[in-house]
Amino acid sequence: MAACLDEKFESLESILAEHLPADVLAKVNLSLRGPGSIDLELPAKAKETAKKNNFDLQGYEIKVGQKEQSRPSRLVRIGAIQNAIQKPTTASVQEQRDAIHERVDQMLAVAHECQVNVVCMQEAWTMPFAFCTREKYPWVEFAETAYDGPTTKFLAERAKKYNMVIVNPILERDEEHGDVLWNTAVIISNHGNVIGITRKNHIPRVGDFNESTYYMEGNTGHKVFETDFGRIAVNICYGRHHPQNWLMYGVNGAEIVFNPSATVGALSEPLWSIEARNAAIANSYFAVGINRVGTETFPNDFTSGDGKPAHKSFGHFYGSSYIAAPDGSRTPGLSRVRDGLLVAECDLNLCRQMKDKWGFRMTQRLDLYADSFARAIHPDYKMDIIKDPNSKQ
Ligand SMILES: NC(=O)NCCC(=O)O
Repeated sequence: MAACLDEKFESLESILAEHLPADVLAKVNLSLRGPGSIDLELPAKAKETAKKNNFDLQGYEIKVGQKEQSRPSRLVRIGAIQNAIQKPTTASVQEQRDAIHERVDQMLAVAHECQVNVVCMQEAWTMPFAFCTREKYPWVEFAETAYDGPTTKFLAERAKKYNMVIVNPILERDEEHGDVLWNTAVIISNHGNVIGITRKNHIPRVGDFNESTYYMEGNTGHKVFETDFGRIAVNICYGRHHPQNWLMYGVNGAEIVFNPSATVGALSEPLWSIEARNAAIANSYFAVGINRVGTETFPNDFTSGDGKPAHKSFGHFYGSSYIAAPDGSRTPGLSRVRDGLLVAECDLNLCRQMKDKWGFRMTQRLDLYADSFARAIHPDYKMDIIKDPNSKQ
């Protein structure tokens, strides 16, 4: 039988570790992870809690290339949390959200024990990814106001207590502007205040991702937030397929770009390990891909106009959250099937060092692209192709 990306194996890394002899595994890992990513010892208590509560906990250190004379290291521990829904999708909105809060609270406490400074959850982390169904109720009832909704309040308390910046990707209800819905990340500082919000720029129209039924393309541009632990930005899910979207966060000075996502194996798993990593390299920043995990089943059948029989589930959300560095190093991925917390200690000085080494920022031609884009958006734009006069095409 052909292999299927909906299969529920733990991870690529666990398959390699199980089947390769140690010396071969070391070579393969070096090649897969790059030279900069090494294991980080995490506190025993944190490991015990993760085991007891059955979530994956992994720690890495992304070594700085160079000690600098004029700048001290800027070590920051980045955290990524992936979670499955905790209750059936038929439970009440309140019950479902409370159960997810409780679960993620366990992982936030462990993140604190692991000295995480800045952490991000997956896209729309407080709810099932019901945007496949095209039904409005009860799913829109998961939407919350960005600045003072229950989830922001819940996280602001933890952010202050743990001295941790928390990125909170939710379905947002903008009550001040006509009750409009958005797919939004709320940036909560380690002092417990909301620094600002940033919204999803690219809304998918692929497979069962019927998100355009619920919200429009974001109107917040490519904001970067200056925090006590570096300059951060958020490129929500489908934006990771758009190199220009990644580019603009870099142009605005981001040092860490989170990519909270919700995507399924059959659709995107071959793309996953490439996109955030490539963005980190091309834009000289750290990129953090965070994907939902588990299989979610909805009460009613839905279709997506693709000739497939009506069904009740998206398929398997494959987790595999990872962190990539500007030198191309990356951590292994978290589990494909379990909740998890990934911790990586990174030196933000690596961003400038990679700009100095490769000169991607110096050599990029924003002037050329700006000119070409300005022409390409006109309805009468003609593609810039010169044909071979002798070609029979
Ligand atoms: N949530 C979301 O935008 N998913 C779209 C599918 C993908 O980008 O892989």
